[in-house]
Amino acid sequence: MKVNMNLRPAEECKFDAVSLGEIMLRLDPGEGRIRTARSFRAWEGGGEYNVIRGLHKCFGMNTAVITAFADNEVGKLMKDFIEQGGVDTSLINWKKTDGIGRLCRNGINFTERGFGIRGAVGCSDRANTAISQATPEDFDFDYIFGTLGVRWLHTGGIYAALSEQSCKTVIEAIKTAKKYGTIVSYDLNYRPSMWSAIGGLEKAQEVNKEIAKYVDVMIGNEEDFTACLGFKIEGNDENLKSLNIEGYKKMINEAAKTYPNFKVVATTLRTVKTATVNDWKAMCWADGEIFMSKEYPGLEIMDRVGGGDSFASGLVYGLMTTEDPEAAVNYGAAHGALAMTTPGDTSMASKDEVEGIMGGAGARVKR
Ligand SMILES: O=C(O)C(=O)C[C@H](O)[C@H](O)CO
Repeated sequence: MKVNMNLRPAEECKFDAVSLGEIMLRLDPGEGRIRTARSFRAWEGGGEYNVIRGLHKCFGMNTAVITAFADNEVGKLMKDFIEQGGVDTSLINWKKTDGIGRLCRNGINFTERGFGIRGAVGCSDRANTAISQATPEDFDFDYIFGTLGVRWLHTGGIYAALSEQSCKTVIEAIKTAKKYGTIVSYDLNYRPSMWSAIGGLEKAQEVNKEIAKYVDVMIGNEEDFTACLGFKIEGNDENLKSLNIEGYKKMINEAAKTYPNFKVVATTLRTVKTATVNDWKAMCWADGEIFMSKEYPGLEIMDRVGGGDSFASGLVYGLMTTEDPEAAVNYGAAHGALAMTTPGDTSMASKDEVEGIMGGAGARVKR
């Protein structure tokens, strides 16, 4: 089955895909704990950015990031990381700062991976960041989507939760993107701690319900559609130890009915047996039909952070290149699974590896 994505032709567009969102410096204590670490490994990560980094690094697409950084040494380090991933940095808005972060800062998160019975733990330090202060006027969206041309915009609920201004910026970016025929995907990515200071669950639903009206491809995880859009899922146990697939199918159909603008709706389905062993699969709705991905029961995980983003990345690649929702959900699930076998927020997988996993390749040594 094919879904007509109505993509702008590549020849008309400078970029295949751009993301809008915050990118933070991640400090990772490796196998240890944040609370006792003496050294950290540095990565860059951001729910929205991770998607387009994968689209370039793994899938070879031409991508750029829309974000803002405080113009200091940490901002320059972030730029260097992004460039190592091959993502274009020319659309970054550099904001003046005062040397101590009172005017604006770059976001940092300390995130440990968890192991077995010990879950992953994150502790972020991201108030007053340059991107949380950015307003729609800080970006020339008509230039980006009109003059330069972009085939796909990916943004999400982490960015929308940063501030009142970021909610407005998301809506402005999406509306302008749509004006020029850019396809918009949005990952709900609910983070309760981020909404708590700006109105909690109620505000999260108000903002996400407004944004949803403009989205073509809506993405979430087991909990996001309920938390962000208020859809109930029947038959799940309270701790999401087992997921009722029929309940998800019903919910996805209802979401598609409520928002007739959705071309595709996709959700990852993860049950956490331990921090290191998860059952992993995904589901995708298009044109009234539902497609389940291949299942990855008992998937062994090194670092779960960014698994959902790499799912989104594979899904977008599949939709852009095949317009086949079944292939797309399988690209997503395989890329997400592989991303969780390596440290850091973004994937280190190659397209051949993703396609190998989709086709059932095993993990025998290759040399
Ligand atoms: O936690 C966040 O807000 C981030 O954006 C950092 C990570 O890269 C993200 O959580 C992965 O989805």
